[in-house]
Amino acid sequence: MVMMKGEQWSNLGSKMAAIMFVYAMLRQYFPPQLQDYIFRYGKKLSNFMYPYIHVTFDEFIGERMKKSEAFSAIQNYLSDKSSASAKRLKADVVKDSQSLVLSMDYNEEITDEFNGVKLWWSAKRTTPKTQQFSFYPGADEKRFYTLKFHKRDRQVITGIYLSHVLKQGKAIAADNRQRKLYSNGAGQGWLGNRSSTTWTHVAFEHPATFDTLAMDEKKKREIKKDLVKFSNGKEYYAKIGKAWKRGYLLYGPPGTGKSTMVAVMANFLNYDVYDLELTTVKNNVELRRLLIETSNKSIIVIEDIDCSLDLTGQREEKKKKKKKDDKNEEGDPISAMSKNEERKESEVTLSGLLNFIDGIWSACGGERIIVFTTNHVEKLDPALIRRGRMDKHIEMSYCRFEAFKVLAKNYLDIDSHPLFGEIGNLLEETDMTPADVAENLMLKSDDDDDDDDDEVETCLKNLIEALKTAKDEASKKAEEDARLKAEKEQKEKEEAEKEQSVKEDVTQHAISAKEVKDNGVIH
Ligand SMILES: Nc1ncnc2c1ncn2[C@@H]1O[C@H](COP(=O)(O)OP(=O)(O)OP(=O)(O)O)[C@@H](O)[C@H]1O
Ligand SMILES: [Mg+2]
Repeated sequence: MVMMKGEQWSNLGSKMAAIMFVYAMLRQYFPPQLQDYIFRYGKKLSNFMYPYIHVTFDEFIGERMKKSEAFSAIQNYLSDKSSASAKRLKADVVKDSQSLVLSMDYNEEITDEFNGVKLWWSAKRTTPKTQQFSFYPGADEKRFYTLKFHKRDRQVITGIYLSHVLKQGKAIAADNRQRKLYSNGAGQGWLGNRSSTTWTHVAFEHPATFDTLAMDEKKKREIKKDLVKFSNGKEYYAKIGKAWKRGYLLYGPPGTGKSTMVAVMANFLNYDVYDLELTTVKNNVELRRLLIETSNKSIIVIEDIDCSLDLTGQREEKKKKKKKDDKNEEGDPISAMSKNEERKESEVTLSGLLNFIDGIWSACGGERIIVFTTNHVEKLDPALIRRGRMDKHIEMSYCRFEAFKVLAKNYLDIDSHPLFGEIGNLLEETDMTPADVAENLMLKSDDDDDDDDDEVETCLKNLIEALKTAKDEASKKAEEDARLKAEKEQKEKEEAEKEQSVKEDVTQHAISAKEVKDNGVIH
């Protein structure tokens, strides 16, 4: 925030400077009392002619690193005011892709009134006069708001008005907030080599909620409670001296709702989602930069953590192998190209990730949830999932009757049905994912209501069929597994026996040989 007299003042200033210059030339001819008099009244005159103070609010603070919070708050505050009074408006922020949020256009001025005090806001931008070549288009553009008020109102403005604007602006932002889904894409640098990755975003509009999530009610309640406790826990985390963040590990077979759960959490807490694709992150430094750039009130999710990170220390072996290959392929242009491809492989390490999760950087920002999802919890390095890093482990499991009831309510709008009993029994005996159950509950047509009951029944019957098939397949598979297991055991047994007999033979042979040697007898 910079306090200054305005542009008009600078015009006036140049005139005053000319007057002062003439005055300085002539002052030697004036007596000292008259000099004082002229000076005092000159100042009064200028104040009288231009009694306003201007305050500017720049968009960025600190070397363009961080967007000024005040700027954003003012933008929101003014967009609310200006849609009523300004004549030229700019429609830029779109909420839920439904409504336009209007804000005043550049060089437009609007008047605001606060406790009987009148003041004026205007939006401005400066573009550099000289045409310079820049790597970042628009990087040199400077945007700012200017507030103009009478100097007699200084106390009111700096005392209460500005904090009122900030508070209102933030409240409007919270109402208008269009949540975002960020993902990190690999930027393409010059000559096709990879430049560093950055976050890009789209509006986050996933409709899943706890009500539509098929899961045990008790488990749902527990997770909700946990999330609420976290989001209200600012003081608590400060008190215990821990960074305000929480880690969740979602594990379970494919199609059990892990990704859906992330959307549900984000909708429940009204947070943004950062979908971090580790394989496109070049190295640990880049990982740290990306993570620092995330805003608070967000969920950072790393899907299929077991696939995206080399957790087993095989990286070293791979590197050695690569070196060997490099030597073999020197001079071959095709292999050189494929080598380039390989170099794109991420160098993010487990320790790099852990370092961010609970290293010294983890306290930057705060109010962040980190979610890992995996299909193979047993493959994960214990260091990654120990408590403190992943505070809560949530198992997403196959669809049982409780979960089915949620799906039936959502998909077919029914709470009960005579076929529920049979379905319940089958679900207890058969492992079917909520994704598969849901697929069977999709109504095929949406015409007349008359046929609805029939269609519901058909859906449920289809589900029963699918469950029976799955059950048969599962039992066949179990039989097959048992048979293979028995066969394997039998084979192993036979091999062991064979080995034993060979061993015995060898021993026998050795004994005979020894006898021959000792006795010098040849039979
Ligand atoms: N528990 C659930 N409640 C409601 N719908 C579900 C549930 N689980 C899965 N589904 C449905 O199945 C689809 C797939 O689910 P989702 O992508 O969340 O599974 P996932 O566990 O992330 O699978 P993967 O391990 O393959 O990533 C979703 O579109 C959703 O509609
Ligand atoms: Mg998933």
